[in-house]
Amino acid sequence: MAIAAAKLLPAAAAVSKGRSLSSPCSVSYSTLYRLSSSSSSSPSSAALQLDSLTFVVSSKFRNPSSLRICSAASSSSMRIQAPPEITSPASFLERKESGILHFVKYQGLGNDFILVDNRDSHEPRITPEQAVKLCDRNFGIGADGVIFAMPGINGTDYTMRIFNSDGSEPEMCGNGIRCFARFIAELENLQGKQSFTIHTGAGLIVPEIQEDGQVRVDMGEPILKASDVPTKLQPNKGQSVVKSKLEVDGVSWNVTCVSMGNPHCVTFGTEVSKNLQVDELDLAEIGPKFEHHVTFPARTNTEFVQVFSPTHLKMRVWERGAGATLACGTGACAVVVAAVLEGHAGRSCTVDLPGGPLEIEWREENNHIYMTGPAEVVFYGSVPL
Ligand SMILES: N[C@@H](CCC[C@H](N)C(=O)O)C(=O)O
Repeated sequence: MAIAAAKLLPAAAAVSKGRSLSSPCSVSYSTLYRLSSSSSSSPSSAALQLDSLTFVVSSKFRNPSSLRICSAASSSSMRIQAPPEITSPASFLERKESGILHFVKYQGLGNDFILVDNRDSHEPRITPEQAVKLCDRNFGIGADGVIFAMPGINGTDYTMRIFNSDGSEPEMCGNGIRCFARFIAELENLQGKQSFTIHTGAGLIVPEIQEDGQVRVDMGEPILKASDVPTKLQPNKGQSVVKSKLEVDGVSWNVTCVSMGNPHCVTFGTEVSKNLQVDELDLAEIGPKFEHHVTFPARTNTEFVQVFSPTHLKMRVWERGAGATLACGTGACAVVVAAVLEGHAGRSCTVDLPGGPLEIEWREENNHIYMTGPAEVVFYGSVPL
C-alpha cells in the first residue's frame, strides 16, 4: 500500500504546518482522519484525497470493536474538530451529511466499483455526470462504475442500478452484483452463507455468498434472439447469430451475439486466424470499433477469446461505456454460451480474465447460467459532491 502512504503524507504535512486544505466544504472536513485497526499489524490501508477531504481506512476491518478513528494532527491552532464516532462500516455509511457521499470501493477480479448505500430512495444519490467524475482515475476516486443499493421492487430484497464510467446505465453487471451482495451483507451485518433476490435491468438475479466468501450468482437465462440482443446481424441459427461474419476495420471476424441482459459480441477469431492469441490484440484500437459498430444499436461489450481446452478459456474484454477492464462477469457468461454454441467447449468452464478466473456453468436442465468468483473491499471513503 505504498500508494496510500504517498497520498496520505502530503495531506498530513499540510495540516501539521497549519495550512488549511483548500475546501468548498465545512471546516470539519478540513480534518485528516485516520481509521485504523487497534492491532499493531494493520493489514492494509488506503487514502482518498479529494478537495478538502481525506479519509484513510483499513480495508480489512471486520471487527467493529477493534475500530478506532483519530485525527492525524491535534494542535489547537489548527481548525480541527473531534472526529465523529464510527463503530462499524455500516455506521460510517449511515452518516448523512449534505454535499458528502460516503461510499465503499469494491473490486471483483479488478473490475472496480464505487458502492453507494441508496436503500432509502428509488432515485440514485448521484447523477450520471457526477459518476463520470468520481470514476475518473486521475481526478476522482477511480472505478469502472458506480453501483447503487436500492429498495427492492416486485417483491425482491433489493434493486441494483449501475452507471458505467462514461455515465451510461447498463442493465446488469456480473462482477458488480457479487460486490453488491458483499456490500449488503456488510450493511446488514450478516455473516456466513447468505442469498438475496435482486431486481436489475436484466430481471431477477440471485447472488449467494458462500461460507468461503466467494459469491455464486444465478445469472438467469441468456438471450439469443438477434433483435433482443440487440444486433442487426441476420440470424443464422434459428433466431440467433452464431459464428457469423462481421467486418470490423477491414477484417472479417467470426462473432456470436449473446445478451445477459446487456449485449455481448463474442469472437474466437477471424476468417484467416481462427485461434486468437488474445495477449497480442491491441484492445484500445479494435475495442471501440466493435462497441460503436452500426450493427449494435445499443452499442456492445466485446469478448476476445482463446480456447485452451473444452473446460478452460481465456478472454479479454472491451466493455461498453468502460473500455478495457480487468474482468467482466456478464462477459464471461456470454463467452461460455458462445463457446458451447460454436462447439469449442462444454457447459462448465474456467474462464481466465486479466484480473483472475471465474467459474461459469450453463446448466442444461433450467438454461440458467451460474457464475462463481470473489468480491472484496478495497477501501471506505467520503467525497464532497
Ligand atoms: N463489468 C460488468 C459489466 C458492466 C456493464 C457493461 N459495461 C455494459 O455496459 O453492459 C460485468 O462484470 O458484467
